Amino acid sequence: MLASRSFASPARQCLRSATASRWAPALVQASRTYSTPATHKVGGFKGQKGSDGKYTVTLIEGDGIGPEIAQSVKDIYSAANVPIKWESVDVTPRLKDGKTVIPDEAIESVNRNYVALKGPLATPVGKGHVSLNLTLRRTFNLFANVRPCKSIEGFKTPYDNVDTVLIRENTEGEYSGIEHVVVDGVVQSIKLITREASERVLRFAFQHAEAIGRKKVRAVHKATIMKMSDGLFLSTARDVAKEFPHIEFDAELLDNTCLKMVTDPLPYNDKVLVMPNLYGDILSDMCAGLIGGLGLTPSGNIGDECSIFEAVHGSAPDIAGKQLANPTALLLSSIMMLQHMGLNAHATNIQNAIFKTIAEGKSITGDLGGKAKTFEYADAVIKNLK
Ligand SMILES: NC(=O)C1=CN([C@@H]2O[C@H](COP(=O)(O)OP(=O)(O)OC[C@H]3O[C@@H](n4cnc5c(N)ncnc54)[C@H](O)[C@@H]3O)[C@@H](O)[C@H]2O)C=CC1
Ligand SMILES: O=C(O)CCC(=O)C(=O)O
Ligand SMILES: [Mg+2]
Repeated sequence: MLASRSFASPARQCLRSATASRWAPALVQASRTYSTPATHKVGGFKGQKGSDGKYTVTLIEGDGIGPEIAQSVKDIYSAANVPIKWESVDVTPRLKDGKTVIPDEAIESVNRNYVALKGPLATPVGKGHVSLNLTLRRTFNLFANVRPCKSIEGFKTPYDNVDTVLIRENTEGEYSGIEHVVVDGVVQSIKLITREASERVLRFAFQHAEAIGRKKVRAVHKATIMKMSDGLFLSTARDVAKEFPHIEFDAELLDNTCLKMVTDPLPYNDKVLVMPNLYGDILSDMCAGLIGGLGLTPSGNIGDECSIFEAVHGSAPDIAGKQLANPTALLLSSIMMLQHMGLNAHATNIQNAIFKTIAEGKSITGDLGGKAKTFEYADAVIKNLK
């Protein structure tokens, strides 16, 4: 039984074939204290201000803690007078022509606005609908997942000055979702690696290194074991590296990377790491652990046309509905989004208020050792806005 690809991909504008990929390098970092490097203009941010002087941004509040942390973002943005209008959409999957699909309205909204902020979406374990997170990435061809992890000043962790940047291939690999039963008791899951998808994410990683001023790119792989799939990713990396002679390229086995990162993450501060999908998923949670946890780590899913910004964490069902969640990760993801949209002054204002609030330590959430409720933390951030 083929359990894969149960989602149609009705995206129009944003759905591009790999060959049509035309990511342009870019550009620039706003002044910032946190490395939120998805400021690339991927094909250029195409959103336009409306007649009211505001951009419309699609908002997917998500499941579990999603609505609580999204409310914090909305409150802070409103207090900071960010010229953004939120367009909330529901991505609860629907049945269409016998297939489970994301509602057209949600897809049209992202297509129209070119940018979305997304809360976490829960995926049932072992059965039920496929991951909507992965589906959104595939639907809009968001081929690079940028996951930076930087120590937050004033919040002590075992390592100071962590500053890792991880780029995860976002559309295929172990998460291609192609699984089937061979015979009863035997299932097969396909790790799909293509040169095209590898090439575009690898090129993105090198261009990203240029954009944030890093001179080293490292591919993380297991081509010792998965000789063909990771082998293709690695040989493609070596080919792409030739286009960037001023950037040093090397490669490292995933297990070794894990060991070294938890032993001493600082040697990774001058590199951009790039890797297939699953490794990026796991390593990014591990990096989050180095700086204080999932409540702090942002990400951006970057495509040629549209981009969707979201936290690294999931729906946190264990704390949902209790105002215990830390909204910082979603807030920092929204900062990446503002930089992507060129709203740098607003990004800096909110970011500074976040870091000031955490450094003060009076109104921080439980994951950081504090007692503040989600909304109390958001209120403290608002007080620290300029
Ligand atoms: N991109 C996305 O939307 C993602 C969705 N998920 C989904 O989320 C669901 C739950 O997955 P879990 O394995 O429990 O991972 P999780 O990331 O939701 O939670 C792991 C741990 O981190 C804590 N945590 C996460 N975010 C936090 C925050 N903002 N503030 C304070 N603590 C936070 C949780 O309380 C929990 O103890 C699953 O259905 C999974 O599929 C998981 C990861 C990413
Ligand atoms: O889609 C999911 O359920 C999990 C995705 C995930 O863990 C991630 O994107 O980091
Ligand atoms: Mg994950």
